[in-house]
Amino acid sequence: MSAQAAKKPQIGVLALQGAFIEHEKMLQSLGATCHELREKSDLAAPLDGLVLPGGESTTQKKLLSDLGMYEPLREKIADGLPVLATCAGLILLARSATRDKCPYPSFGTLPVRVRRNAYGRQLGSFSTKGEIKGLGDFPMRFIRAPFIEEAAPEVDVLARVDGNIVAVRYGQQIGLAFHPELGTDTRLHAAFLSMIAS
Ligand SMILES: NC(=O)CC[C@H](N)C(=O)O
Repeated sequence: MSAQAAKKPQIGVLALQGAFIEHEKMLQSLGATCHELREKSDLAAPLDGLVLPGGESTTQKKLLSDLGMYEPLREKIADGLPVLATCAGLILLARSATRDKCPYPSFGTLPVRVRRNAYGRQLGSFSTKGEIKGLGDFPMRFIRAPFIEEAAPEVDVLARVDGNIVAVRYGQQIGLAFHPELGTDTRLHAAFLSMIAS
């Protein structure tokens, strides 16, 4: 193996349900190696970062609990494993959520309160452009998305759309209400990889 290959960031992508392949393609195009996390034994791989994809948070939380992956993953995130979470993934990270009756636990490592299905269930999908702190204008695709109703003061708000918080960073955790992996703009994934490298 060349020295360059040895240095590739190793990213675990939660692959229980949802839009995980799109994240993998984008991260691979930026030079990362992706490991699909489908069962508890997959968590043994040494990881430099973690992606929590969009999809259906209730299903994802149930599967995480049923497969015994919830607690080991929560520990890794709490111990500082860098995370990029989109949409349902943001709901999984959030400390609390409104409009969410799911009985299974979230990781709760990101001190924000999200509102699930904040734009309505059926007509809540749209595309727009918003300004992301440090990156400028960015295309944003929302699919039955949450937004962040309230963030703790120590959370860095990276973007708002119509006054609502849609992107944050807290320590090594990046939470996005929209889906950069479904577009062609790779800057957020690149920023995630540079956060890991620094
Ligand atoms: N695109 C998405 O990830 C949608 C999230 C979904 N509405 C949920 O609550 O889990």
